[in-house]
Amino acid sequence: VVGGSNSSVGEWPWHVSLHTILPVQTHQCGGSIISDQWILTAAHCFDSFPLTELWRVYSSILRQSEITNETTFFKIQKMIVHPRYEFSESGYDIALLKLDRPLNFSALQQPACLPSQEKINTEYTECWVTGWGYTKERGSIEDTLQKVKLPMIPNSECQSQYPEHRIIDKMLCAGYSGGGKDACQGDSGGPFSCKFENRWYMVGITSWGEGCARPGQPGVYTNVAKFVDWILEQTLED
Ligand SMILES: COC(=O)Nc1ccc(-c2nc(CNC(=O)CCc3cc(Cl)ccc3N3C=NNN3)[nH]c2Cl)cc1
Repeated sequence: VVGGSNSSVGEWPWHVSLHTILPVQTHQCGGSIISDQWILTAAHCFDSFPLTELWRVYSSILRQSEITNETTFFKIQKMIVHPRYEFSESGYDIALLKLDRPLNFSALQQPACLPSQEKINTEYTECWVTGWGYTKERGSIEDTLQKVKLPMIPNSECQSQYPEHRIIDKMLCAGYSGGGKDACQGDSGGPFSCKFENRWYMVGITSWGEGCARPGQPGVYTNVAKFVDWILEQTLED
């Protein structure tokens, strides 16, 4: 996250850190708790690491330095990548991870609300992107979870800023026209969370952008409201 600040303990209890263990263990992507056994993240996280055995899910973490060989983690029992995903910039950058066992909700790990289809995104006025990603384009993974507040941008304006892309309605954009605040490498898969009537909603999934925090190059997020039906179909065991 560029232009942000340190989060505090329990501020984003749905935000998890997804690690790969080969060639060395590293934070790879963010994710969000949406139920006691399901994590929502970005499909592109699995482009290079499609095997579930390569991943570890860490919840209730504020600092990456809290993670040691003794830290408990969840394994992935099932990985569901959206069938229409090809690459981030073409959309459908969304995936579901079923944990090997249910997690117990607490102040430090609990779900955010899924948005309703009806609510159009312009009603959200308090939205934040969070993550352990770089704080500048040529940066490194941060120890403390970062947060930055960002305004949403109408898709029409976002489309004009990305003339070589197709900004579809299943994407949403956020950022300042002057740049300076944005997600960055290592933040993808994490939540773009919006507070509405005293509840936090998982409105976006950090997906792509041209560089980090560049003027006129906003961040592009998966528009979660457009996938709620798909999420429910995949996660409600019949
Ligand atoms: C020691 O461990 C490590 O070093 N781990 C580690 C793990 C992962 C990565 C990594 N992850 C990605 C996937 N993309 C993103 O995370 C954000 C994309 C994005 C989204 C928005 Cl909304 C806005 C801008 C950008 N944007 C564009 N350019 N840069 N960012 N790329 C790379 Cl590289 C790098 C290092």
